[in-house]
Amino acid sequence: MGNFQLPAIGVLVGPGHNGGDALVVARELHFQGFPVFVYCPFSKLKELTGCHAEYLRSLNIPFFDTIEPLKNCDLFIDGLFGFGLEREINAPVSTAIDEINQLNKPVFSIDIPSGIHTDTGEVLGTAIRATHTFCLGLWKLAFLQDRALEYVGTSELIDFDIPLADIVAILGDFPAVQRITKASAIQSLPLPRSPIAHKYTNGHLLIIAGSARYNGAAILSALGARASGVGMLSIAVPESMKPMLSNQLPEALVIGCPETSNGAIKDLPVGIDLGIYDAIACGPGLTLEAAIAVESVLECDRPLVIDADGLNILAQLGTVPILSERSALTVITPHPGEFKRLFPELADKMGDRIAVTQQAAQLTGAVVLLKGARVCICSVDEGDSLRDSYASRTITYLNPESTPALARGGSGDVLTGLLGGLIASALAKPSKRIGRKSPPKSVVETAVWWHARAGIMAAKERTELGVDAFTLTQYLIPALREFY
Ligand SMILES: NC(=O)C1=CN([C@@H]2O[C@H](COP(=O)(O)OP(=O)(O)OC[C@H]3O[C@@H](n4cnc5c(N)ncnc54)[C@H](O)[C@@H]3O)[C@@H](O)[C@H]2O)[C@@H](O)CC1
Ligand SMILES: [K+]
Repeated sequence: MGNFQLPAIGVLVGPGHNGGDALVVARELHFQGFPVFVYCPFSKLKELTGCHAEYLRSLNIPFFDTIEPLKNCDLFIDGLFGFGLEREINAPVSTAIDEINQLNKPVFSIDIPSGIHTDTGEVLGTAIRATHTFCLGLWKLAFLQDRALEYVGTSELIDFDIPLADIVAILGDFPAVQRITKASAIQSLPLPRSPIAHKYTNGHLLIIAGSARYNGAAILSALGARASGVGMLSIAVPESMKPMLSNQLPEALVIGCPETSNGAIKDLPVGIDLGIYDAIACGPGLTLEAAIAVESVLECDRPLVIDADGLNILAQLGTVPILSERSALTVITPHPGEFKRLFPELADKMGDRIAVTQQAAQLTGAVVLLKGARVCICSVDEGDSLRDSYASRTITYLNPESTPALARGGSGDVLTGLLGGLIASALAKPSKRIGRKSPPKSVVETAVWWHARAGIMAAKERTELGVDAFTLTQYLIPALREFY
């Protein structure tokens, strides 16, 4: 065989069982012939970890209490802290972590990058910037918190067969926090259609969007709704935008609204009957001048998706009193800036995205969808008589896979339309023998997952720079075709 050298491996060992895991990895790599160097600056180790350490010493694997001798290693295994990290990391360990990060070498973290809080994703003092993290047993919340993502690198779950009965005993048979999966998302698609479907059984959506300043927002939302397959699409825009919308979306009913001198919607047309729509999606590109129209929408009894300037107007009108008054389904889709305006009382707690979204759902009774790298969706589950113990708890859905390609103007408008279309389809009054309908709340997860899949597919084909919002709309159906 050729004369090649195996890479040298630096193993960072903490005082608890995360350190114990690292010692087991170090031992096995040693047996495979890899040169292994252990950094362990702790004098007291948990009992089992101490036993593993003793065994490694007996194998003559070198131990160091400074990082210096490990700096020439080719890669690192990080087993300093796992879910037992309970306070800020201090020197000398914090300094060692910073030095490892500066080496820019591959780092494989065990369970979670050391320094990251398991649930909140907060950096406790400093944290390992892993290139890859192997999460053990069950996903920790930190993997779905935006602020931890730069530390986690690529991540993978290592299943070591925790008995399902034990998981159910602690989390129940329907845990309150769920990762959106392909299977759960596909379940709520309006597919297959009933063979006797007609346009009204597939829902009628009204989009209220656009202004002279942001006229593309209405088109992008409408193209998102188009992909949802919604039976009928109406779009209310400022009167002067009507020809442009009719040109772009020949299938839509375009409603011209009275407009302000700046070309924003001044009010909805006199006599408009909002009661005929299965759902209304309101907000993209409206500007703050559309307050009267947004107010009438918030007062109506139809299921709503409120986004963008719809949210900014809602914040001015009073988020919590207005939303808690509503009895119909309301989905709000803020990005973090809009969220802070809606819930100023939560603005300084935004680091823990999951907790603030849960609180917003409890405050308002709305379905709250906080945008970001890992979209978080929360709603209060009213429960039912069969599952009394679940009544009034908050259910959280997190989207584990997306792409930063979606971080650009207009992609939220596409989501609003797609979501509105899916809700309208789910809520359309079916004639007696029309097939299955999904619970309207569950289509929120479906919309988020679908939107992300389209982004991922577009980024794969066109790079992360090639996913402008219009392009994204063109990938919604192809992305679905991969699964359906
Ligand atoms: N319990 C389980 O189900 C399993 C746990 N495993 C491993 O065990 C890990 C959890 O083990 P532990 O509970 O021992 O916790 P850790 O290994 O994460 O660390 C706990 C130790 O670190 C100390 N510590 C906490 N914060 C510190 C700080 N800021 N500065 C200095 N010392 C600090 C604690 O006093 C304690 O000694 C998991 O992350 C995983 O790697 C796995 O072996 C698989 C099974
Ligand atoms: K770790």
